[in-house]
Amino acid sequence: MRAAFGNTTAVIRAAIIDLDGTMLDTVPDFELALNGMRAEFELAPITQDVIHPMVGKGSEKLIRDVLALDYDAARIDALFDDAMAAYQRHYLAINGERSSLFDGVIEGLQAMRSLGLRLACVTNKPIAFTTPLLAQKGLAPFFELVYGGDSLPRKKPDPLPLLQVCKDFDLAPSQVLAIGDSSNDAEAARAAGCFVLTVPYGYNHGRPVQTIDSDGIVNSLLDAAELVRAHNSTQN
Ligand SMILES: O=C(O)COP(=O)(O)O
Ligand SMILES: [Mg+2]
Repeated sequence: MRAAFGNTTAVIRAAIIDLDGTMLDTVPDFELALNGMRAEFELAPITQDVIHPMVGKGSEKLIRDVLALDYDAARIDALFDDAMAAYQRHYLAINGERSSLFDGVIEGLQAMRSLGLRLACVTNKPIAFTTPLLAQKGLAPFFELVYGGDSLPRKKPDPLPLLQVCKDFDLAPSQVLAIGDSSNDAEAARAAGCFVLTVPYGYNHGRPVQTIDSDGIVNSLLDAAELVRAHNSTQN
């Protein structure tokens, strides 16, 4: 495995972990909720293949992209509020029913905690979906901090949520590692000055994971924890 943290002498003290496509495979939940919304507008159901590249930029963009499969811009503007309300109602009703943990997530989080890392979850998913989902999947106890896509004035790829976590933890960005599945996470991390590792099994807007500018690709959160352990052990 390549040296993910370059020549830095900083010890990694915290990790900021993405949710959809990194910890949970949520596309089956998106499928149920989006098709529930579409049915109310008498639109045909869409498949997971269509939804997959649309996930990761937050609900507003998702709903616009899904409506754009059938409608022009003016019609989307006219329907947007009702479509969003329907989508949120459907999502909250099924939240977590079909989504599952990726391999190595719980083990990786446990390993990071035993290394003494402080953990934050930063997702573009609305916080009203995120909080119950983390609890339902047994993830909530690992995280000191959770920011959803609507918790702060700007979401990823803006660095604001990551910088906020650094501030909350009183750490320099160079002491903090972000882990995500998409260019959105990597751009936010680069702009914040945090290290970033990418998992290859997530969504990345339909583009190959190798196109992401990150500090390395790891097969699981457990592998990410191992890289941090190896790096930190050389700094003490
Ligand atoms: O866009 C979303 O709803 C969530 O995406 P994220 O958890 O990968 O940030
Ligand atoms: Mg993601």
